[in-house]
Amino acid sequence: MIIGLTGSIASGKSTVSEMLKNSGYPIIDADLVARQVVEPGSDTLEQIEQAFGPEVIREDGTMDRPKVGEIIFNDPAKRKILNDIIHPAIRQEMLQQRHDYMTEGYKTIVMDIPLLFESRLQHLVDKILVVSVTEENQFNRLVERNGFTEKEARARISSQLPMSVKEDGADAVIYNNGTLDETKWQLNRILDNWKASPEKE
Ligand SMILES: CC(C)(COP(=O)(O)OP(=O)(O)OC[C@H]1O[C@@H](n2cnc3c(N)ncnc32)[C@H](O)[C@@H]1O)[C@@H](O)C(=O)NCCC(=O)NCCS
Ligand SMILES: Nc1ncnc2c1ncn2[C@@H]1O[C@H](COP(=O)(O)OP(=O)(O)OP(=O)(O)O)[C@@H](O)[C@H]1O
Repeated sequence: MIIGLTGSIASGKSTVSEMLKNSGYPIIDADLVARQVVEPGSDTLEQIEQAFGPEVIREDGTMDRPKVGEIIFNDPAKRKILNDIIHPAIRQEMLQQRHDYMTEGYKTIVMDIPLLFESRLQHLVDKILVVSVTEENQFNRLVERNGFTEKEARARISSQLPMSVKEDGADAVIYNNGTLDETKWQLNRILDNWKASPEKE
């Protein structure tokens, strides 16, 4: 079974993904893959430099992530340009990892994909698990974790589909507003319902 783990920015996907990893599930992390495909010297980074200019590349050849974030979270047209360059590379690498884990015989594989709904990737997974939070918790946790201003946080939140749309498209929802123990309890109940197991065939 392929579980698609998603939610909105700062809703707690990485927190839940860490719990799944600690239980032994193999995790494919789209945010991590997004970093790998823009390594210095990659075709993808070259295309990003051509589209956004040399100012988005640091002296050491890496992508200036805060600068790219500043550009794309404040301009939907620029965001689309970046997405059109980077998403095919992310998707290809995620599919490769999924294939490798399946070949290794894992019964359940978790794909942590923040933009599962926005990028219409529902078909890649068998079950969709959405990590949800209230707008207030989401905003406060995002500001606290990243040190963003209110404007920076709002720009990122409004770059994604509303939480309610994701909940509507979910097979199960974790409400991550309480303690981590409460979140873990909800997760385990859902995994039991789905008869998911981290074991190999
Ligand atoms: C814009 C970038 C450089 C900002 O980097 P930064 O280190 O500040 O953030 P990070 O990569 O950790 O992303 C944090 C969160 O932002 C949200 N986010 C990232 N990219 C996007 C996007 N294109 N549209 C909407 N939300 C996004 C996701 O919820 C993600 O979990 C980076 O997010 C990026 O390369 N984005 C494009 C790739 C992408 O779409 N990644 C999302 C997973 S497929
Ligand atoms: N139940 C909780 N109680 C308090 N803080 C929490 C809880 N769950 C997560 N957090 C904190 O909220 C922040 C966001 O969580 P996390 O990084 O897991 O979100 P995310 O959905 O992976 O975010 P992103 O989309 O940006 O990658 C983190 O600083 C995390 O430690």
